[in-house]
Amino acid sequence: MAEILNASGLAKHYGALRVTDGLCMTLERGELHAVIGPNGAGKTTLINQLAGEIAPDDGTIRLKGRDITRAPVYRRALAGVGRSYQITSVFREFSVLENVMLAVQAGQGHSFRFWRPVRRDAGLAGPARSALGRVGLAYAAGRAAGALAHGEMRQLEIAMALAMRPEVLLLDEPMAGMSRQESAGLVDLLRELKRAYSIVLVEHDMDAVFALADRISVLSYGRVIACGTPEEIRGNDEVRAAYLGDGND
Ligand SMILES: Nc1ncnc2c1ncn2[C@@H]1O[C@H](COP(=O)(O)OP(=O)(O)OP(=O)(O)O)[C@@H](O)[C@H]1O
Repeated sequence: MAEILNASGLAKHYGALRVTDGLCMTLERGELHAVIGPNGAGKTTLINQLAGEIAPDDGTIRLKGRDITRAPVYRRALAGVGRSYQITSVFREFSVLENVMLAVQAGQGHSFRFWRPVRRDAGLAGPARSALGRVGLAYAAGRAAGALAHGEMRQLEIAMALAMRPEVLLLDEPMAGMSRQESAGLVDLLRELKRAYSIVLVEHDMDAVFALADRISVLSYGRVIACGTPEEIRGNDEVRAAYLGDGND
């Protein structure tokens, strides 16, 4: 598999706190690479740096070999880096379809702020319906986004990310707040999306992580302390110590 994304020597400090501390990771084309670690390890900060929302103090981020370290969010999105958010970015009073149409439009290089009336733009509806179909939400196209159940809202956010035609998908805790049944549905969806997209998944749901990941990186105090297959990570003593503190299982 060829490398699509590479972070090298990433550093981000807030005062004396080193949130990202010389972090290195790679994402291979078509893999699902999970990032796990205790609360405060720096996982969301890493995603924000990969997406371009936080500028690292040091280090380099490359997409398909091109240095994108200083590229703003919209330019990265157009270059193929998509993300779904932990905090919802959905217009609740708009229909599900209209939300995805806005994302299609943004993926064509138009800003959300200066959108033409999406309802009259037939060219947006086709790709939007196809993204909704991809995540299994076509049945809810006409519903107000605000009326969706929590799990469906997460599906919508992923549809919006897909509508921007990314190659790399950054997912920050997509299972947060989901019921067991909703999580199982999302695991099935991500299993389908993997390979077609290269995915970085930050997630606390270990059942989901171990079911889906090709590789897992474990973060502790802003550094990758271990990277390997799920089997390798499961048997790693340092990882157990980082999670459990005293090393007792
Ligand atoms: N803007 C900021 N200013 C100061 N400290 C920050 C800032 N953003 C994050 N931090 C701190 O950096 C550390 C890492 O935060 P981050 O959200 O990246 O961790 P995380 O691994 O995603 O945690 P969680 O699993 O709880 O979501 C935390 O201690 C957090 O309080």
